[in-house]
Amino acid sequence: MEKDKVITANDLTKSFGDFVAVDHISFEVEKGTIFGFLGANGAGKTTVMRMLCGLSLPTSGTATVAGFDIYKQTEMIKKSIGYMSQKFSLYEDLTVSENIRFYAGIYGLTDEKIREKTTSLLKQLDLEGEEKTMVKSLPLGWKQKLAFSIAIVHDPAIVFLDEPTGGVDPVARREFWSMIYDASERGITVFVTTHYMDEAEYCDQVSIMVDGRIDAQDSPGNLMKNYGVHSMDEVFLQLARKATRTAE
Ligand SMILES: Nc1ncnc2c1ncn2[C@@H]1O[C@H](COP(=O)(O)OP(=O)(O)OP(=O)(O)O)[C@@H](O)[C@H]1O
Repeated sequence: MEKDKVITANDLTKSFGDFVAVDHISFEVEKGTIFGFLGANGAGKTTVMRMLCGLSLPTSGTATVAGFDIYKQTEMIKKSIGYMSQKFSLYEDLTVSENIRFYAGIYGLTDEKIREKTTSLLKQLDLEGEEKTMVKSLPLGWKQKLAFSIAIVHDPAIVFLDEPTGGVDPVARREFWSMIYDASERGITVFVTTHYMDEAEYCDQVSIMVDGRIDAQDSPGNLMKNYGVHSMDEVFLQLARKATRTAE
């Protein structure tokens, strides 16, 4: 693996028939950073994420994730990453601790490690005493935090978060981001898509997709400086205005 680059993509392309959803994109992500992946609906973010997670093969181009090739080493990639989608995958009819046990078991943690992790997660999430609570009765913000904790229960090199904070209030989003910072401090690289521009400002690096291409990539501070504006919202609006693609 190129030193400290946990993701490298070169000319990555994905077509569905004649439609080029992701159009020759190239970028790199450094270890331990929080990398924000922005774009309007339909820009191609989820398609990129699915290729990087080894869930969908590119049409052309190359990429490595945690040093593994996205064409040939998808099983190794799946072991090295965590993934949390918009409709995260907690089992609503299982309790909090059953969900932790279930996913930690899939990730191959030993019983002892699962017990340790369960105790520390419940403490970290302020869910002590709620281990037997059915997940369906938790507020959405707590479900999101639990889903994130579970996505990194096996200490992956990278965690992919696809719009992880949709539908909750700013306080819950703040709390969620504090967990993202903790993970990043532990050396976990965070690749996150979001529609919230305040969240884009929390990222170390931001990449903005427009119609399948990456139109800008830099730190939020540099992007705002280069576009002569004072918020990521304004940067995003300037770029998104050019988009011709509309969402489904
Ligand atoms: N399996 C598929 N077959 C055909 N077209 C697809 C397929 N998957 C995605 N697309 C198209 O590719 C484009 C990019 O979709 P994608 O879901 O990656 O966008 P996105 O940036 O993640 O958008 P959103 O923010 O709405 O999730 C869209 O126009 C979408 O309709």
